[in-house]
Amino acid sequence: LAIKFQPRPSKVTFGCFLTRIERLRTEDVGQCTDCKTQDHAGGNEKMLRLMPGLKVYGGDDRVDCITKKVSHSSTFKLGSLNVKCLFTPCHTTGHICYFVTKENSTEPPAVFTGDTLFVAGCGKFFEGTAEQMYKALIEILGRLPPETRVYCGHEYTVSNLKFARHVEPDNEVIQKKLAWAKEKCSKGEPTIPSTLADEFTYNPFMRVKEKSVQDHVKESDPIETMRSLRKAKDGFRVPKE
Ligand SMILES: C[C@@H](O)C(=O)SC[C@H](NC(=O)CC[C@H](N)C(=O)O)C(=O)NCC(=O)O
Repeated sequence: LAIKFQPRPSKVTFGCFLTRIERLRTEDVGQCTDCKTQDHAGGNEKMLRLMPGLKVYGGDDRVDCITKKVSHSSTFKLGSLNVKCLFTPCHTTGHICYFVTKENSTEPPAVFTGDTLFVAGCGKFFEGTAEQMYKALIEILGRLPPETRVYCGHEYTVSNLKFARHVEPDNEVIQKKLAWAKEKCSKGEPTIPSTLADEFTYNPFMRVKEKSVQDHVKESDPIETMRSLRKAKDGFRVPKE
């Protein structure tokens, strides 16, 4: 059971988690922390208190209670799951995405992208550059199998799609995805996971090679487009509708 716990898990989530892992051995459980920020690593100490011996994986010495420092292409197993670490610095300098496949299974792979790739968006460049985010999104995550399920660190889908619509107002896929995401959120349902293939159809940060996106920021180079898009989104006022 590979656990990638989000911020300070709720009592219910934590209770469900503890019930489930009581029947598991410690070698089947791991806390895979994507970045050092407290909204991602803030639950590590409590998990370790409640499950001594738990392995806490991370790519940054600043990750709370880290026990297993990983880097690009590090691999480990959790039960029947194979985990490959992908080093994607930018949002934070030590950010790791976790690519997970299951042995002898027809299930599609999954990638836990933390604050690097969101549905229809990407993380802010707090500790990195446009060059690094381009490498993370296009050259690393973008080259995973298209059917890979994307589990990101926050539910920003509706606001991200409103920015995507601002960038590509004629993109009908964005319009449809936004209507779908609003409906899901109105019912209290998640919009996560997406798939990598789908991200290439509506996520402007995954579409920096597209002329329509480049035209919006008046750039012709994909990395300069990435840089300009991030700056534009940082200042974007999300409309109500
Ligand atoms: C420090 C830690 O809290 C984070 O970095 S969270 C990821 C970050 N989120 C925000 O800045 C909050 C604004 C967000 N858009 C929202 O809707 O609440 C981030 O990288 N966001 C990406 C973005 O495009 O906003």
